[in-house]
Parts: sequence; structure tokens; C-alpha cells
Amino acid sequence: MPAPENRFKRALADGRAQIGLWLGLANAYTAELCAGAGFDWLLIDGEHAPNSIPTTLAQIQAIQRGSSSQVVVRVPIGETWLIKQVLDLGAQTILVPMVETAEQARELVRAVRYPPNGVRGVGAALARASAFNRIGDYLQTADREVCLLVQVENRAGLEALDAIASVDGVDGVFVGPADLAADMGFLGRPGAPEVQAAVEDALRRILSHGKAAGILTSDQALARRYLEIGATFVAVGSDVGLLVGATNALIKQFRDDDVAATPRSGGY
Ligand SMILES: O=C(O)C(=O)C[C@H](O)[C@@H](O)CO
Repeated sequence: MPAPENRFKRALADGRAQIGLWLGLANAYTAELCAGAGFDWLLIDGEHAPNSIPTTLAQIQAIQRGSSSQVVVRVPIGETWLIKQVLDLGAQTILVPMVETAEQARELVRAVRYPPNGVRGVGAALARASAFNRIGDYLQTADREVCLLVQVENRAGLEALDAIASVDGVDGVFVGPADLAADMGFLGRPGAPEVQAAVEDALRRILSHGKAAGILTSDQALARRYLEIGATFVAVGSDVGLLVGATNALIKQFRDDDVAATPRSGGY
């Protein structure tokens, strides 16, 4: 029995657009709740959310148990030892931030592959990824089911984008608008025309190399624009953003009315 098929990787290779949600609450309970919505993929953010290996595991389990959504895990940094741990948890799609050179991308390809094609440590005997060694030929089949996505999100990365996208073993490139805007001198303004021009150019360049292009935006018009350009993995919001937006809007309904000023008799 081989390693589980990575349906997300197949979809990207087929050019089938995948709509995702960014998970920043670092919580298996809310991850399971979000997984029930039917997104194609859910991103567990190990870079900006308060995640650890145990919390990442719990979210992977919750998502895989309760839905068909595919799991993507963003590691905080592209360190081989950390990628090894996340792959052993059973994540098959890894997003690595702040990739700036083709050499860095080649090292990441080696980090997600077993010897002789890479340097991934062999711990399948203990790993959830191999069903705790119950997948007899996991070591021989795991590499082909790993999907490596790298982030280009500064001017250095844009400069090297064609070389990065050309690296064999890089399945897709994610353009990080927030960090790119910051590096371009538009901190907090990813929607600036200059940034958007750079983002759209980057998406087109990635696609020209036959690689999947990805991005995150909660602006639905922008998301549709990116999908029209051909972006294949587009996250259209986050659990944090949705909860903040909904709670702000709800309390505003009462703060603006005179209801709150009216004395109430018991009950709620
Ligand atoms: O630079 C970006 O944009 C990203 O990489 C996505 C952000 O990190 C995400 O956390 C939303 O702010």
C-alpha cells in the first residue's frame, strides 16, 4: 500500500483552481469547524499563528477526520529539521516562506525528499505519515506525494522568481502580498497599485514556467482577478479575519441602537 495520494498536488498539476482558507486560530476545534465548509484546502499557519508541532498535528487530524479539505502547512522557516517533523505528522503539502534564491529552493526540494534524492530523515517507523509503519512501502512512495510550495514575498525573491519557479521539485509559488508590499516600501498597503502590478506580473511569470501560482486575499474582487489570471491556489480569507469581522459587526448592531440603553429584566 503506497503513501496516500495528494489530491491537492494532482489538482495543481491539472490546473484546477483550488479555493482555500487561512487558519490562524491555532485550534483543532475551529479547524474542524472550518473544514466542514468545504474549502478545497486549509492552510495551517506555523509562521504567524501560535502553532507548535502538537497544535499542528491536532489540526491536521481534525481536518482529515472531518472533511475532504486538503491540508497545507506553512512552516515558520524553511529549516530541514522542521520540515521533517511536519512531513512526519502526515502533512503532504508544505508552504515555505521567504524564499529568495533558486539555491534555497533546491535545498528545500532535498529537505522534502528521502535519500538518495534528498536529506529527509527516515523516521517512518514512528511517524503518523506512514500510518505508524503500517504503510509498507511508504519510504518508496512518499516523495511523489509531497507538494512543495515556496513563497516569494520580497524584491530579492521577485528578482530570482524565474530561477526559483524553474527548480525541479517546486510544485508551486505563492506570492505574499503583505510582505512584498512591506519590502517595496508600502508597509500595510498590499493593495497599492505598484504592489498589485508586481503581484500580477509575478503570478503570470510563475504560470509561464508551468508551476502553480498561489496567493491570499480576503478581497473577493482581487481573488477573482487572480483566478482570472490563472492563479491555482487562492486563499480567500482567514478564520481570524472572519471571526473579527463578524464579532465587530454584531456588537456594532447594538452599540448603534438605543437597545443597549434600555434596562432589561433578567434572562438573556
Ligand atoms: O506576505 C503575505 O501576504 C503572506 O505571506 C500571507 C500573510 O503572512 C498572512 O499571514 C496574512 O497576513
